[in-house]
Amino acid sequence: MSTTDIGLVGLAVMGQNLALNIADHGYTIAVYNRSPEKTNEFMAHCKANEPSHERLIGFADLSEFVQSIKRPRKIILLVKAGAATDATIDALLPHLEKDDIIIDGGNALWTDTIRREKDLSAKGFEFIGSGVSGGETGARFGPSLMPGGTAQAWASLEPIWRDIAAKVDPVTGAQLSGAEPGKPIEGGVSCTAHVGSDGAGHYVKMVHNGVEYIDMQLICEGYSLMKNMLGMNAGEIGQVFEKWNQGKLSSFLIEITADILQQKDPADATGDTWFVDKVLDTAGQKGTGMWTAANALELGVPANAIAEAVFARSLSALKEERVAASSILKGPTLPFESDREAIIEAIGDALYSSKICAYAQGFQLMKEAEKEYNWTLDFGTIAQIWRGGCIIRAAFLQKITDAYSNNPELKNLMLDSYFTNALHDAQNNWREVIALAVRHGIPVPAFSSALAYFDGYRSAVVPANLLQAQRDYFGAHTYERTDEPRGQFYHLDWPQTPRVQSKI
Ligand SMILES: NC(=O)C1=CN([C@@H]2O[C@H](COP(=O)(O)OP(=O)(O)OC[C@H]3O[C@@H](n4cnc5c(N)ncnc54)[C@H](OP(=O)(O)O)[C@@H]3O)[C@@H](O)[C@H]2O)C=CC1
Ligand SMILES: O=C(CO)[C@H](O)[C@H](O)COP(=O)(O)O
Repeated sequence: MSTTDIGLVGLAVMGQNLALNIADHGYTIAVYNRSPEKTNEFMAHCKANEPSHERLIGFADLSEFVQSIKRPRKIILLVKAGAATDATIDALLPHLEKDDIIIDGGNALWTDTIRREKDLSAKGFEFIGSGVSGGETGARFGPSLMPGGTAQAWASLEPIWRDIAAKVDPVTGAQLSGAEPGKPIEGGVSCTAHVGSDGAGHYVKMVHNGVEYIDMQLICEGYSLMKNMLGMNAGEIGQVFEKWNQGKLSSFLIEITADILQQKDPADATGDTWFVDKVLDTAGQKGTGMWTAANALELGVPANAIAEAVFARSLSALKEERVAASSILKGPTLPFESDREAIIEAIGDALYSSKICAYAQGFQLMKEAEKEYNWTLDFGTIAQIWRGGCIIRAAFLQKITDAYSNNPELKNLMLDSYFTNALHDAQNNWREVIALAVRHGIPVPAFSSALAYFDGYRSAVVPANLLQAQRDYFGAHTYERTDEPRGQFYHLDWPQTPRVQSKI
């Protein structure tokens, strides 16, 4: 007899925690993992520690797992993205029946999701690609959930997704906290909504991660300036982040940064060493940031700051090369002679302004993707579901929600009056910080590329007139004229004397 409300495959960190979250909300959930020993370990852990353990049922046999779920079945996948997801779907298929729904909560490439949805719907199944963000704690007590798929499949999943998602205060947008095992949050607004058809949910999660990359990189550049230019130690820098977390920069990433920086190294019994100073400076990446930057290039969207954050991780990975180069390539050695407190404040402004540009780029990208992939995205709603649960959650997201609710057709976030004023107020400090960093030879690629985006976007005239003339010179690529209507192209016969212009 089918007794469980939903099933979940993949019992690594995300799957275990999401399963517990679902059980805490009163649903009975069947769980399965490719390697059965992980299921056994998880079930034993739950039995000993989790108030909702009776609602979790572990299976070692895939067919029995599927048969236990009420129809139409809802089966969540939280396995490695890519081939592992395809392998899991292939293994499940012989056991499924018409109208069953597979929900992929992994960080899938959205084009894979489009393909999977097409294949599965041709076989009579539903497929939802749902972004899940919030890491381990988010999955356990309330993630931000970004589902795609058909409206019909969403209607079936919606009650569970709304229950388990993070909750925010309806007025302030602040995340409601205080959930404990067996005691989920009651009330508030759920951080989930149907994002759009087929791959839209995974696309929005990908852009979330692209923004996460740049948010993290900007924080790292602020840290680097305080460490390398102002000579502050990690604990002192942590206190600055703690203070920033009380103001306009308040966010989950700033909060955890303050905590990380004030952590002493547990491997040093003397207690004299800061933990962060012992962490090797090479960043990993699993692909979502790179996909965001690559898709921005494909769609012609100037998301340069997001791309810069990906390149910064790539540069960090060249540890041995950087160490070797550091003894050959010399930069300036200047003492820091400005007012330290004023510069700390300026770094905060540089961080905030760059963040506005980064989010503007993420939303521009989604705007272009909406046209390219035939989705209808509601940007206010996307900002809303990012207010709680996810890694980029921040007070700032409420301002983005407000901006799109004031003007759903907003061309660029920087043009909303709140953000325009914020950029105007902070730009002198932002420029000063970058100038100082350049003079001191401290790399701030994300601060700088965000400023280049701001300066480029607000320029009525850029030097592409010369570039287009160069293209016409070497490749007869033609040009438009400032004194003729748009869409009328000309070519100058460069090799000839005299050079004659022709209308194309
Ligand atoms: N970790 C995080 O903070 C976040 C992760 N995600 C995404 O959620 C998903 C799960 O992430 P996470 O919990 O970190 O786990 P991992 O990405 O490390 O995936 C581990 C799971 O994938 C299964 N798996 C691996 N290869 C295969 C295969 N070939 N066939 C079947 N199953 C396979 C493993 O099974 P076995 O035990 O048998 O090896 C295990 O259940 C990923 O797509 C990830 O990108 C999304 C948001 C946040
Ligand atoms: O999706 C996530 C958070 O939102 C995952 O933690 C993801 O792994 C982060 O990306 P990367 O590993 O490339 O830093």
